[in-house]
Amino acid sequence: KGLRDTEHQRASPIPSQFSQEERVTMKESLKGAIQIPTVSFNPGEFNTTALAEFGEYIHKVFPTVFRTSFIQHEVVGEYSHLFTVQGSDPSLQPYMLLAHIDVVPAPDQGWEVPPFSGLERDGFIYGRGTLDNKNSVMALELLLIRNYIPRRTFFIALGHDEEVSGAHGAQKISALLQARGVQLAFIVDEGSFILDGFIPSLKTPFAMVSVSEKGSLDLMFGSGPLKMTLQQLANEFSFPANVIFNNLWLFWPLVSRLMEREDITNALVRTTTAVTMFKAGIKVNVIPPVAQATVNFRIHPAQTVQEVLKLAKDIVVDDRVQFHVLESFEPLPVSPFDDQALGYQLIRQTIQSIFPEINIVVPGTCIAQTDSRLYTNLTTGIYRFNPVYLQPQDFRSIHGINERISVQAYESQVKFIFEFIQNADTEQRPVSHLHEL
Ligand SMILES: CCCCCCCC/C=C\CCCCCCCC(=O)N[C@@H](CC(N)=O)C(=O)O
Ligand SMILES: [Zn+2]
Ligand SMILES: [Zn+2]
Repeated sequence: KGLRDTEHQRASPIPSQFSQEERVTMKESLKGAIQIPTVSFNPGEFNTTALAEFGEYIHKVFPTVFRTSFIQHEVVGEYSHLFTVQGSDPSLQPYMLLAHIDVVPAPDQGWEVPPFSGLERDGFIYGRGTLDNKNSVMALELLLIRNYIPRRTFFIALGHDEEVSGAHGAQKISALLQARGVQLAFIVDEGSFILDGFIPSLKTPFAMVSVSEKGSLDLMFGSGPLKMTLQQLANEFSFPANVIFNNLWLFWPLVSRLMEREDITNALVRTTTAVTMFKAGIKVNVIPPVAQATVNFRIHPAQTVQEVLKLAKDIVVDDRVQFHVLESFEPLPVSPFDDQALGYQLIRQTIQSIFPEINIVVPGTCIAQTDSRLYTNLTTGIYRFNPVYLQPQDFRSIHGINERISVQAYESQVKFIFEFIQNADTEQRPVSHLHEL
């Protein structure tokens, strides 16, 4: 499986090796980015001062990008950024790398170091955004310093309101590109990782590339992409789990029940319901005349927004309760992940090169929402993957406390993007199966 190298690639790959000075620069750039508190609070409510500062900051840390003639930079929706890196071969369909510059709020309580300090401790850079998602855009500058001219055009879109819907950033970028007639070969965004320790009986880390994403507005067993994930993992388990995962037609109810036991895997088998905000009462001795609860549902790919809404109403059955849908989004379609799927195969190929110890790459479902959902008008190939090892405790730090990334993981991520961009210069010629003539 994989992609065939082209002459171009074999002739001039730029090795993903960096000097000590470059490594320090990339590390300091991330720390600086963490120190700018680009917090999104609610849809339309952001720290605009910080977002503007971030716009200036990228000029400072990406000097080569901003003076390169074949790169166009545009500010979209006031604070989002779109880079167009013009390739030399117009016959190759462009692709897009996505990331976001905004972060969720981080009150100081519980943090070992202040969340916007970007402090380095014991080989880790701490701070809000170190995993979600300011860790994703250093490689381009380094490639350009080495005089790299890509063959395949690509876009880099940095949204400024991903954490609160993407309506002002990603959605506008998506509309702008559509108006320009752009169609993309694929998109790579955040949304999954190299997972280590998420399945108790599976000791080997594996890369999960999410090919779909849950909707938002929860319940029910269903199959959807999770079955493919487990089928592809089946032979990594020892007896009897391997037999169970190889025969999901029979053992699915059992597997579902087992997955329900952990909150993270539970999120994969059902629509989840979380009461995230509650407001009632004004004084201890006054009965509240009104109470308001905001419930965040994450919809399993086997359900729809309407089904979940009906279910919630059927459970409440109380005329005094009014329902207001603040925002809703259907689960995303499954992107192709076969041998012909360029984006998926490029991710596989680059994982094999940067993480040779990882032997398993499986398609999965993203349990969170990403900006990539706003780009279905431009491509059917949407892949969510951060080339970073993630353990359950790291998972809890995303939108939680003590979010951090090891310096080594960050360097590997930069290398991944550096190689990925070069690998993407291949033509779309997946290697044939051996049995094909
Ligand atoms: C059988 C395999 C077990 C796999 C376990 C799943 C482990 C999940 C791993 C990673 C998921 C982390 C996703 C991070 C992306 C974060 C994106 C985000 O913050 N989205 C926000 C945006 C928003 N406000 O809509 C969200 O709340 O979803
Ligand atoms: Zn994110
Ligand atoms: Zn987030």
